Amino acid sequence: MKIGVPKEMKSNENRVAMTPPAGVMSLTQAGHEVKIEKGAGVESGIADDLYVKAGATIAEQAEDAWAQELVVKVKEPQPSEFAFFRKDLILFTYLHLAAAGKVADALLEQQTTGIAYETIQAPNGGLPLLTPMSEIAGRMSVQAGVRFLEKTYGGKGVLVSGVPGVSPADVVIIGGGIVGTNAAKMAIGLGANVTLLDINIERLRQLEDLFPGKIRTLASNTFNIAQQTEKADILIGAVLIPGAKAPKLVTEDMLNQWSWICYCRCCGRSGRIDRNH
Ligand SMILES: NC(=O)C1=CN([C@@H]2O[C@H](COP(=O)(O)OP(=O)(O)OC[C@H]3O[C@@H](n4cnc5c(N)ncnc54)[C@H](O)[C@@H]3O)[C@@H](O)[C@H]2O)C=CC1
Ligand SMILES: CC(=O)C(=O)O
Repeated sequence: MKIGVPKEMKSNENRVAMTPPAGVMSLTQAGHEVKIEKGAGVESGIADDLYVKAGATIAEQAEDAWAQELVVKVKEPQPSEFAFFRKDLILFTYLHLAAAGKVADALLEQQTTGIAYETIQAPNGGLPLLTPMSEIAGRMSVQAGVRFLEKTYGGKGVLVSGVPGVSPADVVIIGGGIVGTNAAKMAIGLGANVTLLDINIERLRQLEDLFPGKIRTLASNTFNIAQQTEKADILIGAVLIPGAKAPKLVTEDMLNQWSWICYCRCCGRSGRIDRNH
């Protein structure tokens, strides 16, 4: 098969869809041809010559990468890329179509086959291509929140762990799946007061067993969300409703003026919050 990897066009997207050893080498050894757009890996620290050594050829223009039978990307195509859609193209990437209606319309119009990473299901119902990114997003959300609580970054100057005689920060997580669990792991490790809300009571039971005595769990409903967001220093939205847009759970008037909020801007699906920070 002829496989193309274009450079990502979405703002602040520094990833590339394929690495030289794990991607290009395995595919070329299996008889496929891989064409990488010039400079596609640079923001991830991968120079073109590493791709060439692994067996890829370099496409000078985006259109050469897009002209292949299968195009492998990271994020959903941007409007400037819709012109590359065509009937005999297979596009494999995160699509998040529930939050990206224009992409869905453009794919339908050109009858392009789109396979969304986030919808691929393992026999046990898991989402193997979303899980690693959820692990990263959950862990990074706390790291970013901690940074933005510092005065230098406009925060109120809270040390997340507290010190003897001073309380730790309150970290509130809405959604206890992969993102929420990884955020909880980080926040607990830093010594924060962690509260996690989910609509799935069985999941809350599992989390209490996983982090005994280190986490408070609450049923996710408007009352509890309002009460917890009001006191949160860091608020993390980590909700997923498979195949649908996440519901808007936190409204502007629920927030205190100092909360640092982690909201998934790339796909807009982490349990929507009125304000983006
Ligand atoms: N920014 C990024 O790069 C990434 C963002 N995400 C986003 O993060 C979100 C969470 O992803 P995962 O943890 O992998 O999903 P998951 O399916 O593992 O967990 C979602 C959790 O949300 C819970 N939930 C559903 N409705 C709820 C409600 N009303 N209140 C509280 N909890 C509710 C579910 O019971 C489930 O436990 C998704 O929206 C996903 O698209 C995921 C990966 C990377
Ligand atoms: C999951 C996703 O959309 C991302 O990693 O960007």
